[in-house]
Amino acid sequence: MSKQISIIGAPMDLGQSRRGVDMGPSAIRYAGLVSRLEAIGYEVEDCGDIEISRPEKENHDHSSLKNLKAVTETNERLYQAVAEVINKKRFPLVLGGDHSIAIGTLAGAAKPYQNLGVIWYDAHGDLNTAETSPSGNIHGMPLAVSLGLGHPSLTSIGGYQPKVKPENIVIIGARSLDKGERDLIRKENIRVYTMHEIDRLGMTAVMEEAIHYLKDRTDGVHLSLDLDGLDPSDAPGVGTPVLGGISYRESHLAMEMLSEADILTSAEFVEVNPILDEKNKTAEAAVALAGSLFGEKLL
Ligand SMILES: NC(=[NH2+])NCCC[C@H](N)C(=O)O
Ligand SMILES: [Mn+2]
Ligand SMILES: [Mn+2]
Repeated sequence: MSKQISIIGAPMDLGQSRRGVDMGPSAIRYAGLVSRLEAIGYEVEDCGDIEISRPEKENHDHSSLKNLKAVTETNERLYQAVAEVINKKRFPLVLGGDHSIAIGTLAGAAKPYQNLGVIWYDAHGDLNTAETSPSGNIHGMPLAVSLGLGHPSLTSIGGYQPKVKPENIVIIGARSLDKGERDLIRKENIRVYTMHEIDRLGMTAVMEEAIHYLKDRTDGVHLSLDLDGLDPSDAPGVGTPVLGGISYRESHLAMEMLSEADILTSAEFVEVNPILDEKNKTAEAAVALAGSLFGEKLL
C-alpha cells in the first residue's frame, strides 16, 4: 500500500432523502482521521471537499432516479479527483456522503486496473437500477452502476464501462436485499457473505476466504465501507440502519486482516450521518476502523 494517503471529501446527500449525511466528511475529520493516520507513519494530504452540484428543482422526469443530474455532475468531479490522486501514485481515501459517491470513486479507482476487486462492506447490496429500486434513491444503485447497469449518464462516468466485473466483487454483511438485487446476485453469481455466513463461519474465515478469492483474480482492490454494515448499536449515525449487523470488534478484525493482506489500492467510508448519530460515535468508529485498515498496532 502506498505510504502517501490523499483524503477527498464528498459531502453529498442527494443519493437518498435523509438530510445530514453531507456532514459526514466533517464529522470524520473532526474525529481525528488525519492525526490517526499520521501517527501510523503515513504522509497524509487532505484535498478538501469536492464541489457538490445543487439539486434540480423539478425532479418529475426522473422520479425513479432522484436528483440524477446533480448526482451525475458531482460524481464526474469525484472521478476526476480520484484519478488525479492515483496519477500522483498516492492512495485515495474518500469520505462520504451517501453511497452514491461510490459511482465516482470507482470510476477513478478502477481506471488503472484490468480487474479491480471490490469489497462492498454493507448491510445492502446497492445493486438496484431505476427498474428495480423501491425508493428511486441512487445510493441504492452504485454497485449496479459500476457493473455497467443503470442510467447511461451514470454508467458512462469516466468514459469507460464496466468499472468492475461481477466475479471480482465480494459483498460482506448483507442483510437487506431487494428482489431485483437478489435476482442479479444469482444471475451474475456475485460472491456474498451475508450475516448468516458471518455468524456461521466467523469473521476470520469469511475474510480469509474473501481475501484469498480476490488475491487470485484481481490486480487492485477497492474497499467501499458503508457504516451501516456495522450493527446500529455500534454505528447509529446512518440513514438506513438494519438490525443484526457486523459488530465493532468483527469489523476491526476484518480491517486488520485486510491490512495484513496488503491488497487495497483505494478505500472509502460512506453514509456517516452526524445528525442521526450519538455524540459522533459513528464517525469515531470510522476513524478507528481506518486505523486498523492502515496498519495501526497496539504493540
Ligand atoms: N447505501 C445505502 N445505504 N443503500 C440503502 C439502499 C436501500 C434500498 N435497497 C434502496 O435501494 O433504496
Ligand atoms: Mn448500506
Ligand atoms: Mn451502501
